[in-house]
Amino acid sequence: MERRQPGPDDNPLDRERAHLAASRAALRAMRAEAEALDTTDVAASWVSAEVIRADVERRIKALADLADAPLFFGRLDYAHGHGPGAAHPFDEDTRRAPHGPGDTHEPHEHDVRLDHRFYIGRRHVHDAHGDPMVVDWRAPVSQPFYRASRRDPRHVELRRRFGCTGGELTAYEDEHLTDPAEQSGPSALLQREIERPRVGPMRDIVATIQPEQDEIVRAAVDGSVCVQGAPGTGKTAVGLHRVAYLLYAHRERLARTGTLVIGPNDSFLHYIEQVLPALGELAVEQTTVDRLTAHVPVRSTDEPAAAVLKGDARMAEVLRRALRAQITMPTEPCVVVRGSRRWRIPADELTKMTQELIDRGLRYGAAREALPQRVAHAVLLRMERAGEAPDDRVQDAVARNSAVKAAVRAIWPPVDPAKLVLRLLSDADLLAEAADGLLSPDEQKTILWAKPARGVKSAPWTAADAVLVDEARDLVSRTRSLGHVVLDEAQDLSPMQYRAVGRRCSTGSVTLLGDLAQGTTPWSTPSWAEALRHLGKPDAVVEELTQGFRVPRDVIAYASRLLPAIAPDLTPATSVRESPGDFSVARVPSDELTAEVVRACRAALENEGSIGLIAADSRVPALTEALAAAGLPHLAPGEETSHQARLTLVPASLAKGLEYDHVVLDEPSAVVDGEPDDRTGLRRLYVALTRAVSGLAVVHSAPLPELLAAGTSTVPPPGQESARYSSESTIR
Ligand SMILES: Nc1ncnc2c1ncn2[C@@H]1O[C@H](COP(=O)(O)OP(=O)(O)OP(=O)(O)O)[C@@H](O)[C@H]1O
Repeated sequence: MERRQPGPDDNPLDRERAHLAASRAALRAMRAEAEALDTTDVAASWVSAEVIRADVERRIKALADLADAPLFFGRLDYAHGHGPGAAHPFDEDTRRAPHGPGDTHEPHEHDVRLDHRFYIGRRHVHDAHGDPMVVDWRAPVSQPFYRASRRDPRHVELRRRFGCTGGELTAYEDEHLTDPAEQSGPSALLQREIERPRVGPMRDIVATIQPEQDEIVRAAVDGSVCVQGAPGTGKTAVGLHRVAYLLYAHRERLARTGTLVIGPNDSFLHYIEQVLPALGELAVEQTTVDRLTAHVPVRSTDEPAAAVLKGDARMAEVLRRALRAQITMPTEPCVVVRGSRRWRIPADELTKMTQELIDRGLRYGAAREALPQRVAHAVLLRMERAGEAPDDRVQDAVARNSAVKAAVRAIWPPVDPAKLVLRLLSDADLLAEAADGLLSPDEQKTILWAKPARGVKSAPWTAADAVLVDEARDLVSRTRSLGHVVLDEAQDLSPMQYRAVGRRCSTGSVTLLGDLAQGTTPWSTPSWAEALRHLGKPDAVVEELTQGFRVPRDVIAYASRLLPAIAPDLTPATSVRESPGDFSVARVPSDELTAEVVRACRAALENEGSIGLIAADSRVPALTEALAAAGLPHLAPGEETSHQARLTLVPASLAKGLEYDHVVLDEPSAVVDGEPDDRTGLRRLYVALTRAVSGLAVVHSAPLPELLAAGTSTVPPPGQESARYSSESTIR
């Protein structure tokens, strides 16, 4: 690989800068053109004018130049005669639409050209003639930028990666993929990107997506994918880039059906929220499972045993039976009076109709709507037999007749899903009937509320109850399915939560991202096969990512010591980072713990980048006070770090998915003890240990968990007194 830094005579870089300047001018022109569009006369109605206007506004926003990133980050030169459009072994898609996907109307898909050089960037830019200056990274023609290799060059002669500072090009790196004389080696630009000190929200990785990540990003829209990956292997990044890719490749379809990103909590969503807009995708909804199922006011929490049971898939059947129990087979006939005539439908005929609807397995609400029409049809048949000639309008009128309505109400009463769940959790007899043979009497007792609730507004709803209400709602009327759902930190969901997500992509597809070793809920999934079954996607492909981009080598090796206890079947992550990272473990007397932690934070602040002080939730108040007393202002997780405010105090329960340049970890044993059992505690600790990008300082007074303490050395860190450290500390 040839590496170049800019020099005074660096003509190639100057030429690239000139192309960048020309591309910027072209982008400005595209934006000006969009801004000048007069939409007043093009739409037939006021509503469609609004839609077009909103579309144009979105386009104008998406065409904004990013101040801190150049318009392109790579270049591909194809061998002569092998540009897209030439007859050569590109895949079908590439030949059809070299710059764009099949079903978008972006301006970049129109022409099949024999170009040999493509600049790859975050968005498409074309000149005044419509010729591409920069090709979108998601276009088929860009794919070899991520996938071509010496073994499979895909007709790429030259792959050039650009380094930048702010929005300017400052370096480039060339790979002549077909030159046997050239040595291949790791990319310095990739290393620089990975090792860059972190501050602020999560950034996109579009310039450095790795081949195994790209395969997931560009997997077909119809297939569901599940990604198991150790901490920092890029699962979140891959999931977000996959949404951006799918929106590009199937824009019309997904605009109609919708996409959704689901994360574990608001701090996490806040951390990732700018990635998709930076990729030009401004309209993707991001939410949590709790918000998705917030049909009742959640004001209480379950004991773990109750939450596990309420999240168990058996509850779906309990609910189905409880709902089914609302249907009462008729004992009375239905008599419809029209004019001077009376039409009588006997009870056994009504029973047959009801049974037929039950057997068809329709949603409760849909069947309830169908029943009046069935009754009306039976009345119509009788009218015809009596010589009348009723039409559809008569059938509709009969269906609305008060006697029919009353019969339907008695047989198939309307059901409020929240009230149904409320009754189930309040009424031991109702629950016993619905749970017979499914939940043991003890299990039933565990989930029943201590006191029957009086109303939906005042009931002591928990998050798990809200998921039951969501299931009940779906039994009554089908939940709308989206085109694609990305579910991050998926290991933490209960079977009932998987079902809630699954029904939101029942006719679409899902990307499931997670790490079994980071499962910290009492109901976290034991296997992806099981999770996928509950989601309704048993055939999804399970991929594994093992290359770690976040955690330094020594830190991930230290954290991986916990794997035998928390997920023995998983492969430890490797670290692709060259720097081993700063890593220290220090034991201090218990009365000095808090002061030492504050000191470690102050020391960490000497470095560039964000600092995360991670501590057991129970330690947060004491640390808040200590930081304030020490004059160290700090943020809460989810608040954006900046060069001015870099220290965040993170309760261990909220650390998942986040990362900080330097992490100070307070008292690991308190993190473990904060959880109901040891395995969950060690998993929580594993999450906390794997948040660091450049350095981790563990400060403890209580003994470390055995697996961490084993095989440690006694060397103190530079500048520290060895007397402070016990023989079980590991210090580098
Ligand atoms: N190909 C890549 N190039 C550069 N940086 C990358 C790449 N892949 C991932 N990263 C970076 O590595 C870090 C970890 O990525 P990410 O948060 O997506 O990992 P994760 O697998 O979701 O981790 P966790 O399991 O801890 O939530 C992020 O800073 C991300 O930007």
